[in-house]
Amino acid sequence: MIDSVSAKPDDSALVRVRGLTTVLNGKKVFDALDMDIPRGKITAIMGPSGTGKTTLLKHITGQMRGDKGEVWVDGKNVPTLSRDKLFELRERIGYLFQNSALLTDFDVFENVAFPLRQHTALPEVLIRNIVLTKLQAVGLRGAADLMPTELSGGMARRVALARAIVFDPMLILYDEPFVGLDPIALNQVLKLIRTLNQTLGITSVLVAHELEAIKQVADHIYLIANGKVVAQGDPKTIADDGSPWTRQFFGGEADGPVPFQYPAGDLGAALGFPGKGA
Ligand SMILES: Nc1ncnc2c1ncn2[C@@H]1O[C@H](COP(=O)(O)OP(=O)(O)OP(=O)(O)O)[C@@H](O)[C@H]1O
Repeated sequence: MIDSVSAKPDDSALVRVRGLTTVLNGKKVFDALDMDIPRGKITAIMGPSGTGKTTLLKHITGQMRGDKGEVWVDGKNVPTLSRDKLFELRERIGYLFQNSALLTDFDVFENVAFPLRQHTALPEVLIRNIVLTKLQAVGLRGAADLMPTELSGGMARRVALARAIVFDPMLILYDEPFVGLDPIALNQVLKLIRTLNQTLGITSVLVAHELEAIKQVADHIYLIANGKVVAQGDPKTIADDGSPWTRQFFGGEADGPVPFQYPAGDLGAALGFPGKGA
């Protein structure tokens, strides 16, 4: 299935997708998709709803496999990894998902400590150092003793982010990190994404719909539709590219390459009117 000779690991890209083809429920979600995600940068993946953005993140973590193609992460072709190697790789990837819920019975400190307690046998003093350092990084060291019910939505998202970085990941995947946040909280999360990327040198992949936020933070944007990359570039270039895809997507036009109408049969027939020539 995999031609390991054709795609040599490339140091400049932390994630390298080649010829990825994935069919789900008879629908070709990816159609020979190619994509490079550069190290140490923030890459945004955008596209119409249902276009496969979350599915792509799941290919990167090996939670899903394509029918064909290669997904290289840090020089390893994910679909070919053994279970053990896959777990090793996943420990180096942080996730912040929209539904990254906190454990309601634990305080903020224990929520962040949770992965460390689950996956390591580190002494308490070290766990404490790591947790407080991560909470400091998201500006919430002072909230260590609060319970999740005492946090605002934005604070909860930041605690989840502190938890996502406890293992000092090389890569963070953000899936819809801004959903449900007010403008202040959104800006705080945005600032954090940038700061973590710069100060820790983490590579960041961001799936989101908020174009203005993306423009502020992303180094590179991929627009995917119909299983392929239909436009890419830095925020300025892509906004000016003028293709029907970018016009519809970034201009918010209701109709365009993505049709307004979901495919359906003849309306007259559906309403019981006689067809033409009847
Ligand atoms: N496990 C699965 N089994 C079958 N089909 C799936 C599965 N996961 C996703 N799909 C389908 O794959 C397509 C892409 O879904 P995905 O959630 O990746 O899209 P998305 O671009 O993230 O959408 P949104 O922007 O709405 O979150 C959809 O048609 C979805 O129904």
